[in-house]
Amino acid sequence: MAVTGDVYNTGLLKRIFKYVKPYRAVFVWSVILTILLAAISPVRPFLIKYTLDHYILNGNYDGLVNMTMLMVFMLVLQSLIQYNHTLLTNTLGQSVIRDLRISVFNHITRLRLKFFDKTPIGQLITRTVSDLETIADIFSEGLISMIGDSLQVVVIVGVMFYTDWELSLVVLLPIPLLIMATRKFQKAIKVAFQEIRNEVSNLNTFLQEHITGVSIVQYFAREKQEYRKFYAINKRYRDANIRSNWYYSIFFPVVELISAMSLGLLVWYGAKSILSKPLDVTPGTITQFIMYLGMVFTPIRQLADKFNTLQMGMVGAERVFKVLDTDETTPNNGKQKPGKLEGNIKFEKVWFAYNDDNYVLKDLSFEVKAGETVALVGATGAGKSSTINILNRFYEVKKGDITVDGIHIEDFELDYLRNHIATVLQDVFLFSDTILNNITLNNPEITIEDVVNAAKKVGAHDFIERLPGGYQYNVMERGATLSAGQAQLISFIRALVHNPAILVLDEATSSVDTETELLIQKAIDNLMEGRTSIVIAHRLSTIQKADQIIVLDKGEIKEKGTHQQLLKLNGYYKKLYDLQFSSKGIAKV
Ligand SMILES: Nc1ncnc2c1ncn2[C@@H]1O[C@H](COP(=O)(O)OP(=O)(O)OP(=O)(O)O)[C@@H](O)[C@H]1O
Repeated sequence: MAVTGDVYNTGLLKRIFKYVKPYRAVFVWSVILTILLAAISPVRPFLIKYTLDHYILNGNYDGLVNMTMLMVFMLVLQSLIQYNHTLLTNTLGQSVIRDLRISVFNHITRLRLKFFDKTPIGQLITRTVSDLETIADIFSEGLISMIGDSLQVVVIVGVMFYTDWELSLVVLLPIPLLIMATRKFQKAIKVAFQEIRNEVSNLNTFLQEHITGVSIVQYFAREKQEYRKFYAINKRYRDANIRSNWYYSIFFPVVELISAMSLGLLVWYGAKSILSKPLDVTPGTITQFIMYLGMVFTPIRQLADKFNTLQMGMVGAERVFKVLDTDETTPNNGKQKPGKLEGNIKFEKVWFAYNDDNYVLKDLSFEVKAGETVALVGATGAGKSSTINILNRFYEVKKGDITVDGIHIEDFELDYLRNHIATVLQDVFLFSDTILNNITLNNPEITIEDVVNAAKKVGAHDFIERLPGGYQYNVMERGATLSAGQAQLISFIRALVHNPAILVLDEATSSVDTETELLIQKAIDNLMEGRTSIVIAHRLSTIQKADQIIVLDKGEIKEKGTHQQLLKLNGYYKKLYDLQFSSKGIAKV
């Protein structure tokens, strides 16, 4: 993704500051402490000059003690301010990104599947973790510190000119050189940082995909090839980092060189003045100026760095806001939420395409009466999954109407519609959480009794009870510690406790042992009982029991009817049936 985040992009800054609003007081205090730190910075060198010229050179011991105490007090004060300043700016940065992270997560979970079809998950993780961290740095290391550093430079240069304008002019002569070097550095490092951000995103995407798909890599013994790919991405990331460090390794010595020039000028001019009588410049002033030089050069050098931190933060913010601006949520303008949903489903001349006019469903019309079961069958790519994905509005139809109980699906409140359609997919997804939470999905209205009853109904209670901790058993990532059949049964309980009027089921094709197969068949029967079901059927038993079979071919309905009717037709279904079903009754495809 091209990144153009610009420090001068006031629109972007304004947007970031919207998130600062709740922490206005913290922000204001941070700025006040920054100003205070800048204002008191010239005091210590001034006190040293005064002590040297008036007490040390004159041998005034009492004055020396008083001044030392004053300096210790100033140091303690400065440390206290610094401590609170660091604490406040960090709190501000972290609070802002916590809120932003919540917004991003909320937004992502509402985006429609189409968005995820084209956005790598690793990229989204980069947005919500590392890109957001760069925004926190705007506050902890960027913007507020920049205000402080600029102020410090202005105040110190002012005090220098006030103390001795001629000496100031001489020692600050190399400053234009420093400004030129800084500008060049900023430009180069901006590009280098953008490269780093892009490479981090690539690295995360690659890692996420390859750790998730590690079994495929191992099944096909592709470790070496994947290693090579990873090596290349890793190398690009390393090179981008080295490039940015290279700019630093040049910039810092250049700044040192320029500051040495200033110091040289100071020593030359100061010594010349001390040697000439009467004394123009006192030893105290020279000591004071040596300290001031450090206090001018260091912030100018740091300004370049902080400017880049700010720049990185802006790039990060631009990427994060881009996700927030993705307007690919499912429109939710419907208001209908009837007290009871019967579950009469009607597809009328439905056309659907994932991309433009490349229709994968063409002129689909069928009806499922409340409580009936419809089995969708067809070769791979015929459009079965697409049909179920448009019913719960994961994707929007292009033409035609889908109604439930005579109400257009778009006229339902979206949550209501989805709460009344339970979808059980082939690939069961289980979260790293307890079995109980995986079933209830943290819905507080579902009680443990509901869960146990549903588990008994699908015949899974016994196996869950046998797990260590029973319903509190912690499922490892994506259910890795459960068998495919057990995971299926848990997904059935999940659907059952949500008590949907409509059940959408994509039957798993993965083979399980005969005992589990019987258990699953029984569970499916229980699941479908008393509700309207649309099933992508892979089991002969499901197909035989279905009230209606819809045979899809290349997105069109080829045949419709019961199993017996369609067999009698001796047409497409018969061929498909002969081709697909083994004696075991599970589809081969
Ligand atoms: N997210 C997507 N984006 C673009 N095209 C898609 C997407 N999902 C499916 N398709 C295409 O839509 C067509 C229908 O696919 P669909 O998944 O509905 O078929 P299916 O009958 O469920 O197949 P299978 O039995 O293999 O699951 C296919 O040509 C497929 O390539």
